[in-house]
Amino acid sequence: MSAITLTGVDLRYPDGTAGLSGIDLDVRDGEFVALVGPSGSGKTTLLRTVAGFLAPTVGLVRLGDEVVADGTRAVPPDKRGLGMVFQQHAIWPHRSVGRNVAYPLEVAKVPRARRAERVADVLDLVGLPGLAKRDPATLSGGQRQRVALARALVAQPRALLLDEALSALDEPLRDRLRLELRTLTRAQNLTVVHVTHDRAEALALADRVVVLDGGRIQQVGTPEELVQRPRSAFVAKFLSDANLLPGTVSDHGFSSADGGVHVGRDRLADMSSGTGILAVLPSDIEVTSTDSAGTTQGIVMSSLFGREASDVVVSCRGAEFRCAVRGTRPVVGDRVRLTIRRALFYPAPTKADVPAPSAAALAGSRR
Ligand SMILES: Nc1ncnc2c1ncn2[C@@H]1O[C@H](COP(=O)(O)OP(=O)(O)OP(=O)(O)O)[C@@H](O)[C@H]1O
Repeated sequence: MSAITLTGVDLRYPDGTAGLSGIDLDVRDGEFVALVGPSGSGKTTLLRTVAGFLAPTVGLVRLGDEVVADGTRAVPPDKRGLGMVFQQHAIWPHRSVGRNVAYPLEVAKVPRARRAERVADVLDLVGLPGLAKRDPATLSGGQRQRVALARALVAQPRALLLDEALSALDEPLRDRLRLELRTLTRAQNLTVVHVTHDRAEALALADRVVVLDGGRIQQVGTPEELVQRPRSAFVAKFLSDANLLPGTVSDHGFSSADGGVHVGRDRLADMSSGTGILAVLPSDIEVTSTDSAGTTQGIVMSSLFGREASDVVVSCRGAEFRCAVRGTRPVVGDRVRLTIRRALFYPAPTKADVPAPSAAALAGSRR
């Protein structure tokens, strides 16, 4: 049985804004699921609907086999048995670390001795052993976030909900906490729903990633599936910075709408044809130098160093291509040749297709 199930969930805010539309999602027991999407796509709304701070207008929310919201009634957040951690660690300054962490157990009327034992255990778990008596004001930001995590875990929640829980931390602390969080949740077999702006973080941590746009799920899949087989041009752009070109695929291959770019049929990942959008991942473009002015195909407009690959933008036949270049990094102004090794083609949606993502999201999701 799934730990968290949303079935046909719509949520409309009182002012009429559609927060969520047609959400169907199963989060399996022990699974780590990340929610990503552009600003305003519904990530927080979805998390708060699971938590119980928001109630769906229509649809069902289940935790295990218990229906906690059905469009007419909703179980309040404190009766759902969930742990939550937010970006801004809500640690009470007048309580010691131990009493902060113990709060959910006090509410549940757990006897004092058992509380102390459990608090000590969970502080160990989050890497703060022996700090129960400390004043939270004497802790670093990372330590305070660990306290928030300890408080979320202390009552052995049936799932952990994280809302940008690591986003306020600086690197490299965030990196370390990210790793520890994954190790800890795996060891405890915890079910986790994690909202993040950070695509790399979502892909690195999650068993499955949910991509949202306009309050709708655009794709759910493992990181590998989403990167290698994005279901739409929007997902390819949002997760992998794909270059998008409108155009047509015929027996000869793809031709861009302005006629400037042609990609042979053998380079297209599937056999769809017609008009639509070509998506080319930066890692699927080969950039080679050319010294003869006559053979120049593009000019390097920007070139940023990257650990794995440099992030290079090339202006070519009226379009700009973002390319991931391994090896020698070209410099701005270099003349280069581009070779598209592989591209994905998405035929234009017909009326029968699911609603397409907003044009604004398609244009503006690069970050
Ligand atoms: N209280 C509210 N009243 C009306 N509309 C709201 C309210 N809260 C959020 N919305 C709207 O609901 C939609 C989804 O918002 P939500 O905060 O869930 O997005 P998000 O993906 O978490 O965004 P961000 O990444 O910016 O935090 C947006 O259109 C937003 O403007």
